[in-house]
Amino acid sequence: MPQHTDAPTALKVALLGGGTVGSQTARILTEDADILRDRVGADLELTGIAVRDTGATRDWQADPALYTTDAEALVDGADVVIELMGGIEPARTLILRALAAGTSVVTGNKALLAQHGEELYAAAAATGAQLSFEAAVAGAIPILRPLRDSLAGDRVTRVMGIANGTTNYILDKMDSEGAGFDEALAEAQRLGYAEADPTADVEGHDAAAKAAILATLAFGAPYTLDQVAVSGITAITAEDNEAAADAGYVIKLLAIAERARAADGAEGAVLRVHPTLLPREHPLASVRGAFNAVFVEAENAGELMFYGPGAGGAPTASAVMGDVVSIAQRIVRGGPARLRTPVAELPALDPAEAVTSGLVVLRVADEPGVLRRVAGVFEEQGVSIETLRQVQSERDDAPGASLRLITHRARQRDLDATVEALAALDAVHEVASVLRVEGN
Ligand SMILES: NC(=O)C1=CN([C@@H]2O[C@H](COP(=O)(O)OP(=O)(O)OC[C@H]3O[C@@H](n4cnc5c(N)ncnc54)[C@H](OP(=O)(O)O)[C@@H]3O)[C@@H](O)[C@H]2O)C=CC1
Ligand SMILES: N[C@@H](CC=O)C(=O)O
Ligand code: NA
Repeated sequence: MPQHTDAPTALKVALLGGGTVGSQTARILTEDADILRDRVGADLELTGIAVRDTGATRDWQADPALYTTDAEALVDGADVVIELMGGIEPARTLILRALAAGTSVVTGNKALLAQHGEELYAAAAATGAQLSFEAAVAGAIPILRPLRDSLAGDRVTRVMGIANGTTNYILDKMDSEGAGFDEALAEAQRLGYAEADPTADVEGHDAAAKAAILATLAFGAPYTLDQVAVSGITAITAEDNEAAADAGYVIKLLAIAERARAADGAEGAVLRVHPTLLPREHPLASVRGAFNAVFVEAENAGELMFYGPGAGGAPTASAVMGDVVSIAQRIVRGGPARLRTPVAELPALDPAEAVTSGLVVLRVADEPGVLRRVAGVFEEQGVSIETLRQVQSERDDAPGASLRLITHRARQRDLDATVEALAALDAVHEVASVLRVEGN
């Protein structure tokens, strides 16, 4: 490997965080030191691991002398910083401290990137330091690099993925084994898939952060978490699963970023995360457990799918180490940091401009004329019905019937208006669910 004349023979690597992913990253840096030296052309020397509790038991135990609570001192002495603490602070301040000193940073912190990405990218650009974050989206799956580099000569139109391992694990356990929600979540936590606060997973915020990051790479503008419409999986009921299965679908939590046109013709990007009905034969429908998959549509490439482990210590540490090696190689060989190539900015559109089919489950009075009145509301709002199924209630406390309607594609705001008008009908006791359908 060609190296510049004053190439370093060792690089100091500071690790911030020694939890699920940090422990596995420390393990790879230690156990695979020889392989890494060959690939980089210099030693990667782990100088310390910043944690809160230096005496805690860890998934993989490094040399006890490496654990410290002084993260700032670690950052200041480093050639490369790896941030795997999670959360906004102190992670943000520590990363900014490193970047300001020209030190490159690798992070898996999607929550931070989706809220403060612009500030961090600007700080990196100001000193020429690198900020890499392949681990932040879809764990081990190489997806950010392909979007940024391999597809740089194409025009991405849509990115749609199962981007949260915890929720896919929970939905899969519920669908295939009839497991309870709490039981499945506890198992996902035990296996190291969930965030420190798993609300971020089950309420869809983790997937939303990933949607913003995916869109930033795919469309070139710095999208943020607040531009993503989010709903999680906590409201999914057994009847939703039954209605979906009955119609040939499976429910998955999808993160979607797509080029779209608003009703007034304006072009932009719509970003959304929600439980979605997918036809059972759709490639994303067969993604099981904590696996993730990202489906990319580009004008010339057509349809691409990236699949692999989306969460967990070792898989995520693999993505972290890919970024570390790439940065270290650049330091050793010399050469400029990679600049972000600006592309034409695509503004975020109101997510109500999204055009999709929907499943609407209504509890209705079982009496003549109900179907006509329900269908009339759909007609008034310009939303057409593709299929309709009536199921008699077996509950004494909720007599009547359920109507399960799947619509043709319609604008989200028209579907919302339809649901509002349906809820106001006397014959409709309850709008039990409204779920989006993709891939049909
Ligand atoms: N787990 C996964 O599958 C994936 C995680 N990620 C991301 O990677 C990051 C790390 O996740 P994960 O390893 O699961 O998280 P953990 O909660 O397991 O680990 C966090 C680590 O950071 C340390 N830490 C937290 N706050 C501080 C602080 N204020 N000062 C010093 N140390 C601190 C903790 O110390 P201590 O151990 O002493 O408490 C712990 O070692 C997050 O940003 C997460 O979103 C990304 C992809 C997948
Ligand atoms: N909690 C996240 C971890 C990986 O990003 C998930 O479940 O996907
Ligand atoms: Na990844």
